[in-house]
Amino acid sequence: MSGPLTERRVSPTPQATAQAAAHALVQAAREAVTARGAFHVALSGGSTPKLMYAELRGLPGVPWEATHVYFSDERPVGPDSPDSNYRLAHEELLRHVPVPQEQVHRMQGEVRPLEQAAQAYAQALPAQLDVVLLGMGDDGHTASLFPGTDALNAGGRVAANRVPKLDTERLTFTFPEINAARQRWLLVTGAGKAGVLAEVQRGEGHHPVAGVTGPVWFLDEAAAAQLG
Ligand SMILES: O=C(O)[C@H](O)[C@@H](O)[C@H](O)[C@H](O)COP(=O)(O)O
Repeated sequence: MSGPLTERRVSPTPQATAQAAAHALVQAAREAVTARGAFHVALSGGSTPKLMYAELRGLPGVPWEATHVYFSDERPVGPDSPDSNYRLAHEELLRHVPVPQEQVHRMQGEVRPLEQAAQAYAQALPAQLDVVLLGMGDDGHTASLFPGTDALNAGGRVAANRVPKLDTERLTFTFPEINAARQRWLLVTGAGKAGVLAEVQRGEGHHPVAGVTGPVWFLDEAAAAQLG
């Protein structure tokens, strides 16, 4: 059977969800390096990935020297800001593991206009990413593709996206970029996300996350509670 949320791995707790995703990432990295000599992964921000980064840094067997790290979205700030997705990944994961610094590609959220950073980042991306890690907000956004925003329809690989309800601008992968990756993984936990997930499964609403094609969903039981 195919359709929304068919490929899902449900774990009892957010911690167990993070562990499941971290173990899957080790396997995906090893497979990519065996097949193609390198692993290209895009990280994201949010609380769910944060738990996963803490798991991943303790796992053996990751081919870090052949791993290239990118980001699926970024806030309009520099790398030292507490709001920076790069900073989160650096603090929780990257500074603890032997990934060569020149293989870590952050989005330059401090550049103005932000469109310039989007264009520069598009140039830095590899031909194809192996895995794009994503979260989902309780409004159904993913990466920084928020409901009703222009970037939902953007072509190209990376967009600067005005988000009126947050009165801010974000850098984000476009749907064409997300959907061109070999795999898309959505990490979603907590009861607060259960209603939106059930709507996505039923094809209801206009949730941006529904634009991600063929994702693997890593869920906890609370988030999966209303799924059929
Ligand atoms: O920069 C960001 O905020 C993220 O990339 C964003 O898309 C996030 O993944 C979701 O908002 C879910 O976040 P939580 O996991 O914290 O709920």
